[in-house]
Amino acid sequence: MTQAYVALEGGHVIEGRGRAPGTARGELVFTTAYTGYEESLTDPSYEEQILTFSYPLIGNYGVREERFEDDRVHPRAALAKEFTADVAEWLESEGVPAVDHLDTREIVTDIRDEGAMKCGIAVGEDVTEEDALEQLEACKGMSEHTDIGAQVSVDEETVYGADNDGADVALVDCGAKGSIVDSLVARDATVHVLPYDAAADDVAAIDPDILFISNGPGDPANYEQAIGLVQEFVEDTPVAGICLGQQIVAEALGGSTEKMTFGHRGVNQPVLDLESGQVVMTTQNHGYTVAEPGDHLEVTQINVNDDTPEGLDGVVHDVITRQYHPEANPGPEDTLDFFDDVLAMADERASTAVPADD
Ligand SMILES: NC(=O)CC[C@H](N)C(=O)O
Repeated sequence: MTQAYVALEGGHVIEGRGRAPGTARGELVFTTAYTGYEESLTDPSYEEQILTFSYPLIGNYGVREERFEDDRVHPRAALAKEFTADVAEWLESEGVPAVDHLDTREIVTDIRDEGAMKCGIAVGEDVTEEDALEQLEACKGMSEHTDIGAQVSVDEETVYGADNDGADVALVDCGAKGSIVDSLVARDATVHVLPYDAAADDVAAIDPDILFISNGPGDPANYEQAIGLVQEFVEDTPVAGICLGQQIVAEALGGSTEKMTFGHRGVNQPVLDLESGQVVMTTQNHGYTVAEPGDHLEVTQINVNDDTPEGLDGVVHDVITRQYHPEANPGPEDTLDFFDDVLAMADERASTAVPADD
């Protein structure tokens, strides 16, 4: 019989039903999304985390590759009240342990009370509680994964939309979701996807209209190269960022970031635009937040639940960022116009550029 143990920080071990074998460790987080398990399980921002679905039945509309955000599953393990056979088989084929028949309400309550916590998992014919506790013992905190970008980024520049006539975007890939590239290409941009540790010369060689910092896993303070790129290019090149990208831009321009207790993960996080007074529903997946924007950025949008910054604008420079995921996938598409606003920065710059003397 397949045993399945989930060891929580502090040493409490929960037993469940094994759906995909293996051992794993990672930071235990939860998403409240009721759809979008294909997108969430392939979102690189979940690297080194164990994802608990609070929605009770995961898999009831199958598993379709066209919904994937990347070419592999990123959470180290997945937990649910019930996984369908489709999802269990997919996770097994990816070597990602899965456990269900868990009281996920209790797990979510624990995470809300104690904060995102370390976790060890053991699933298999002969595994014991000790195996899960051993994984827990070896588990690192998210900030201790100091080179996590290397696990999720491209190895070399990759170009999408090469035949497009619009803006040239240098997208620094700290674990970019495919939908970010798709949203830009659909708006006629040529997207140059660069490694997370790209050098200033690599960006300069593209002479981009926009420097765009992607989403990605872990602590923004660990992305020193991307922070340096923003500092180097912001004077002359408009800068945009999504999620980790917002945090990196804040770190670069004199602001600060901090770890949240349990973060925001779901598809119905309410965000207030401070200028228009409008509230939109957004998709989110983050455990860190901007603490102080600093003097070069102003907060334009906030989370209605806890007032954390959801949108930043440059005070002097052309900068716009979002903490949530305007590209949706999963979740509501109400904020896709962020990509129009980003590309408008490139148009504006082109129209105000001083023509070179012939
Ligand atoms: N989706 C993301 O980009 C996540 C950002 C960052 N790793 C966090 O957890 O806050």
